[in-house]
Amino acid sequence: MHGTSDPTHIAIRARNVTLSLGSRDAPVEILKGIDLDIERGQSLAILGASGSGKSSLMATLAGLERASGGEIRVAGVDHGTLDEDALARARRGRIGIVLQSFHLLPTMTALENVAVPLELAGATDAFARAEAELQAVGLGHRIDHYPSQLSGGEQQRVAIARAVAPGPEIIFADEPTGNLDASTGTTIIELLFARQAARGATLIIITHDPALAARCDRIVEMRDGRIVSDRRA
Ligand SMILES: Nc1ncnc2c1ncn2[C@@H]1O[C@H](COP(=O)(O)OP(=O)(O)OP(=O)(O)O)[C@@H](O)[C@H]1O
Repeated sequence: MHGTSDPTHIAIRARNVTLSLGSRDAPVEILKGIDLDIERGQSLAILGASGSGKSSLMATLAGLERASGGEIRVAGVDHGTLDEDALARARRGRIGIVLQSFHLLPTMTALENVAVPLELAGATDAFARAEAELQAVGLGHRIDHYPSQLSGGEQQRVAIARAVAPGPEIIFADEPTGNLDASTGTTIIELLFARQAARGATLIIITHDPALAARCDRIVEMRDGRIVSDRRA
């Protein structure tokens, strides 16, 4: 086992991270000093009431939103020192994101939805890798279907394949089962954990579901922009 004090085994380190949004005249303080170390390979659930700041924390840790204060290091790289292009490059291929409403491109087939981002990231074997990834999520027989021809659960499988295909070190999932019925949701969660394990990735899941949180190694609870509890599941 590696101690949490060894920085090479920390996927994400946040120190006193704050986030203010809104206008300059009327700023809204959304994150109010977040300290968090997430170990590589760990699965972490973020729980909390609506509006507590879960999605904002995810966006900030993922580098989609820039922190207003404090420090975020992802795999040892200080996000604060990167300009927008460097931040986008740091994200690409290293961070995979799965969202509640899938966000697939409607004019592309399942295969293209997974392959095109790989191609843009410079992969020469994008379509072969995308097909293998779709097979791994049980969609080998649906690769030429468009999102509108797929069920919600199938669309989320495509979204997982897309997030995992580049081999990211960190996978974020924001309410990945929020738009699915309970039994489809359970299948999707098992799939997400299986793909995480196959990749050895760190997995951070935002959820309202205590049963899903209990599947994770660790549960962090947010209230009003702060972490109010942090425990092993
Ligand atoms: N661009 C913005 N400008 C001002 N306030 C914002 C902005 N984006 C989010 N907020 C506010 O920040 C707070 C936290 O929002 P966030 O979406 O992070 O919460 P959440 O815990 O993910 O909620 P939910 O579970 O409903 O998705 C909310 O009060 C929200 O209204």
